[in-house]
Amino acid sequence: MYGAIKVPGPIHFAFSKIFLRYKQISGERWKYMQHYLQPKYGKIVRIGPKNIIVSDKEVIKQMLVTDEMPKSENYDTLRVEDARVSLFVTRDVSFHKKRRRILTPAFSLKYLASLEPLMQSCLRDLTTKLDESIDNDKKIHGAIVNIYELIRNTAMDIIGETAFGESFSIVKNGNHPLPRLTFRELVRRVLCSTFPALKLFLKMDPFIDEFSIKMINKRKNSEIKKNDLLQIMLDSIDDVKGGMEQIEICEQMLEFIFAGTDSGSYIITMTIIELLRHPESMEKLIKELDAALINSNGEFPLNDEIKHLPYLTAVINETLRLYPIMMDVGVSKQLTKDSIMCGYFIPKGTCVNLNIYAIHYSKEYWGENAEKWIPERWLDLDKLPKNAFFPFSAGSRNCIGINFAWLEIRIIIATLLQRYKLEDMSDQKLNFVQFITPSLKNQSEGQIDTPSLWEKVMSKLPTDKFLEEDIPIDSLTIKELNDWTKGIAQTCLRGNASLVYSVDELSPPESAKSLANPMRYKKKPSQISFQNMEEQPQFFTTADKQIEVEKILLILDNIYDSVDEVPYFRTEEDFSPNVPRYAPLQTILSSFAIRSVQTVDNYILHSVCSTTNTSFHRYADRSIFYNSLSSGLSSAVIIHVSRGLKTDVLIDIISTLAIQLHMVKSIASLAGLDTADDAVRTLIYLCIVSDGVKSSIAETAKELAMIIMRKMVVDQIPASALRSINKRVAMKLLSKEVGGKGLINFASLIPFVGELVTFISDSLTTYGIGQVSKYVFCPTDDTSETKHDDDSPSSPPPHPGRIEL
Ligand code: HEM
Repeated sequence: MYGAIKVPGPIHFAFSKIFLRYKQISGERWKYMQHYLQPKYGKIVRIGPKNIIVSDKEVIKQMLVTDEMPKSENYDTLRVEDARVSLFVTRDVSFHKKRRRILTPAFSLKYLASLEPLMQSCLRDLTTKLDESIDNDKKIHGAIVNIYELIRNTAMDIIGETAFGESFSIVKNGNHPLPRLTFRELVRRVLCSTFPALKLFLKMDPFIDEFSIKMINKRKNSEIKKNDLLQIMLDSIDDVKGGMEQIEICEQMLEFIFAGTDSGSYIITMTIIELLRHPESMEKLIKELDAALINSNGEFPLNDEIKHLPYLTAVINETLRLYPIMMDVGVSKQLTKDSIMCGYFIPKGTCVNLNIYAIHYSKEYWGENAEKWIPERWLDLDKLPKNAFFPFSAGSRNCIGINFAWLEIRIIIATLLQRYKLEDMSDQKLNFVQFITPSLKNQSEGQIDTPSLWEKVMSKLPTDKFLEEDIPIDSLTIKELNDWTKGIAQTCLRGNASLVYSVDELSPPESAKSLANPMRYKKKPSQISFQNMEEQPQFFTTADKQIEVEKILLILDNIYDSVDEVPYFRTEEDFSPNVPRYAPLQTILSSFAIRSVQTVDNYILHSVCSTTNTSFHRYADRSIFYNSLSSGLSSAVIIHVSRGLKTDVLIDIISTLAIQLHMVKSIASLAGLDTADDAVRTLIYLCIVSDGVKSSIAETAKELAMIIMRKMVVDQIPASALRSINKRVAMKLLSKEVGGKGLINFASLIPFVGELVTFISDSLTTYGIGQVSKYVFCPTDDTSETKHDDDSPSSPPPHPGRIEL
């Protein structure tokens, strides 16, 4: 223990940093820090064995400006890997100086003035989007928009356009993975910095680097030479005195995207929200803007026209004061000499966090109304407290983007207020999270996701209606059923690749909302086995509704057809870490724990399929393993995001089926079978409903598989026979899936436990189905010989028995 620090604070904090660290995984540690620790212990608090946090403005000024203390070792934990160094995280003073010298020209006032037309092109996308929304929504005389998301996307487009030479067109196209992936990357970095072992499991989405590399290569191959940030970084590569490397440029690009997007959009949004909460300030600002822009004939306000407006500046400063982006533990410095702070001896080497949030809110410095948003306090600069305002930090490690940020904030706010009358949505509970940078989150959802969740609050999507409405299943048209099922299946399979699920994509069509209810409350028919299915009734009755087997079959067929749109795992390349769509697969497979389990399982599984074809074994095993894990994961996630929808169980069933069908189709095609063939479809259905390798259904399936594989009598299997088997499958599926979910229904009422049960249950089921499939489609070595002789034009695709090893 670092006994020399006698600073007050929770006793256990003196033993380990982990107590405070783990609180940051929710993104809400700032509340604990600012509403509990700081008020309780005062201006100086011990937060770790050799960590303190200080809220004294003179100490903060001393550390930032007078002594220019280096950044603390805490920044090392944010570094993804050694080569990925960046301006923000580096602690090396001379390295930082070199980098800052390279990058500073791109943030000079003169250079920034040349960027205005580029920013305006992004503003045009924003205003076009808003105009379109207003035109489309005539009923409410305006439009309900998620202003935060729009501003965030605009800020990201602006960074793309100004720093890297091309807009990402996120606002224009309305859909781009970057906002979601960058947010997730920030969350991942915070998790890994808290629990470093997680670095083994949680990897950065390869899309992010690939995206940067694409831009870099495009620029390298382009004949047009720009003078933007990207060009400055690329030009430095040839600098013999320590220019940037490609990996460093990628990291720096990402950092500019994080910093340039999140901080600016947070401040712009909060300024607008505060203006809406203070109509008199809004009116005053609009008057000031109107007067300044009365003779303006440009499409958008220019920085030169508005940069000296005192009230606009006051409004922005006041927001920067009450919403400092370092709201959590502030800027962190490492003490290079023994010091006295707030009357305590602090030894050299201590990490001193500077609580910028606390000094911005201090009544001692700002007066009794410190917590209130009052722009007027900025109109008389002489009355302002000295050294109590550090929104951009200060000294050599201050924000490099300060001028850029001011330019962007001014012109976006002025544009919005000049063009639109904004109104607040009632009943919105704002909440903030900090994962390195700050963002807004929807409080009522109680979960962390991309900021788009906020949209639900803003736009009042009819999620709550699902809870009340109970539309009869009969009102569902075949098309609606098809579209919805397809939507769920693909969302889930795509989600598996990116680990992202949008509850909106899972929502049923208007008239289909009660589809789940009859299934959910239906009693499990007593033990149906394949042999005695004939005796079972054709309909399962619920309170007053019936579900036709035909309809279930239709769902099954629909999922079967729609999973084709997501590629199968068939080759080494599909499992390569370089394929971005399988990032989670990479994460899962790279885990040591999983690898060791997998080795044992492979050993056992080999007994299920005795072929010597190692390709088949390898890819089938990987497919089974990945799909088992991801079906558990996806169900747990879906239960999590859709809890509260009456449709959650149905969505869970459909998504699990999608993964299982995808897996079995993948294994069938590994065995060389044509999955578009009706007989193969039936065979795959049989695998889905088998109770295990030893079950009679699996045996039947195996026999059918042998017939099909040997191309014996496929053409003679009448379509009606296949259809009849399919129907039985549908009935079995009803009993198996819906009945099997009883436990989950109950458990899903308990947060976390529900997800765990769902995870385990679905993983095991999928695992079992995988084993059956491997057994059923196991290529026999003699099959390959049989086919070797068969050169007829109608031969099936090459059998894996013949695949070169
Ligand atoms: C309202 C907007 C912004 C605010 C309030 C803000 C605030 C800050 C603060 C407080 C720091 C110091 C963090 C620390 O030492 O831990 C910082 C650093 C930094 N900011 Fe900003 N920032 C804003 C916008 C931007 C923009 C638009 C960019 C780039 C386009 C940017 C790029 C950076 C970089 C690269 C650093 C690290 C600088 C260094 O260590 O030399 N920021 N910012």
